[in-house]
Amino acid sequence: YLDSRKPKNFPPGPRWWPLIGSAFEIMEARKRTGYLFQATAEMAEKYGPVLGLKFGRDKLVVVYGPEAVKEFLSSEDLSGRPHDDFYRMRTFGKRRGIILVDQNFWTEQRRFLLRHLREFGFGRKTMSSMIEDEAAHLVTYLKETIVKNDSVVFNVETLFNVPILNTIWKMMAGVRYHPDDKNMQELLAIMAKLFGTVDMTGALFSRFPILKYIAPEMSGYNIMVELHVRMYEVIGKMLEEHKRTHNPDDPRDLMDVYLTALKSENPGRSFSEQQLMAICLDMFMAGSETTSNSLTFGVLHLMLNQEAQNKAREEIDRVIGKERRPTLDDRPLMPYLECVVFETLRMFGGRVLTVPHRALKDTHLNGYFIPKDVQVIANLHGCMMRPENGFDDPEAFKPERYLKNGKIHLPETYMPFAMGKHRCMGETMARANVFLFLTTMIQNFEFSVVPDSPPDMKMVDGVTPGMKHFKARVVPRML
Ligand code: HEM
Repeated sequence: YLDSRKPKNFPPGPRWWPLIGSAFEIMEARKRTGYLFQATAEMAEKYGPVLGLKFGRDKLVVVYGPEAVKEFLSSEDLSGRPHDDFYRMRTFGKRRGIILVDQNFWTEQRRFLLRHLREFGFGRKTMSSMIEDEAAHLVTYLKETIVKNDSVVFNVETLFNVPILNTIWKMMAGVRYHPDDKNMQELLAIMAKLFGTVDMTGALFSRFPILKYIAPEMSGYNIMVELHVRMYEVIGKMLEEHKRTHNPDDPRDLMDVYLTALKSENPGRSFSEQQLMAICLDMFMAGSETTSNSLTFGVLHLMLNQEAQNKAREEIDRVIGKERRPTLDDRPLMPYLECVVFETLRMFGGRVLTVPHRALKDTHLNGYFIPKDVQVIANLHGCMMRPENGFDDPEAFKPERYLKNGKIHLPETYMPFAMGKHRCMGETMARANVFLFLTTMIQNFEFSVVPDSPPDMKMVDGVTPGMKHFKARVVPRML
């Protein structure tokens, strides 16, 4: 089978069968190993760091291991975004198909967003204080629930969903929801269902478009449409309210800043209300599950590793004390907590595939030929979960692995937010969220295993890895 592709030297991989391509082998390896990241890591061992796959009509290249991943993520030729149905819908929502993904559009919007996300706050409210407020609300909620239910046992896998979502909504549109809010819980449930039905390489319905018509439920199409319709309803209402109360001299959030840009003399070709709504949806999709799942991994490992939890608590008590709220200004004084955050992000990031990129023209990667429009994706497992890349005993949660003589050193291959032109835009916010939530939780509670209900270490495989149900004893240090 390789011979037929040899003249152009497409990356090697399992056999392509008519119609289904290599989908069967991938499904089989995924079922056996439990996860897509593991299945593609295994295939990379067999075929090499650049893996050529085919799903239905689409070719897909998966890149594994630091050298190939760095070459890929630094390549200008491979910096496009896919324009199949799945990603077009994700980026442009309801009016899918009308606007095509245009590189210049994305570059302009990305520049604007990065500037404002890095500025880290709108008007008088800093991003740190928004997150501190949310973490404090969670403490109150947990303590009240303990008293109400007379129990310290909590399901942790969903604990951070609404609080994290609130930090993103606050930054975008100035709103927040109660953890028990029905509408938000419903939206999150739809998103969790969608993220469990599709994965980073796309959706079944985009690989086999006929499934949209003959199996819309099973292929994830219905749930994808439902999520978009519901989200655009919510975001649309927020936008109307912002337009009504907009004051350019007193920006409250990203929507206000964007509306000001839109009203300016020369806003740029890519600025529109529709684009603003698409950005809000993108932030919601990119920022919520990633951050809350990372936090869940953090709590799980701190619960299993009491020594690390105690060390973190000692540092908190020494630097912040028991009463004052942790802030981002404490971070430089807390190297151990910083390392807990790095390790938490590795536990999550070492199990994800990046968002797919698209070849903007015929090009080469690691000596292989990549035709124009083929999708390329990196599996970050090889960069952060391999002993030969500076992570000995990679499955163990060891914050001290980054500490040398009291100073933090990150291996070159540490990249939970990827790198290059598409490096995560929410990195500053994600790191702030993980730091402030973990610090506030450890300052206020002791987390331990529920004796007759130890955590099932298996994860849910989907767009991002998440923990299955797991409970923890969450004992307040002071009620
Ligand atoms: C722990 C949390 C997070 C992790 C581990 C993470 C990781 C990543 C990774 C690996 C990528 C892919 C880069 C690529 O394809 O080359 C990405 C992209 C992105 N992330 Fe994050 N992310 C997190 C949180 C967030 C948050 C909170 C936001 C927004 C508020 C966000 C917004 C984005 C956006 C918009 C992109 C697409 C960037 C582009 O295409 O230019 N992320 N993220």
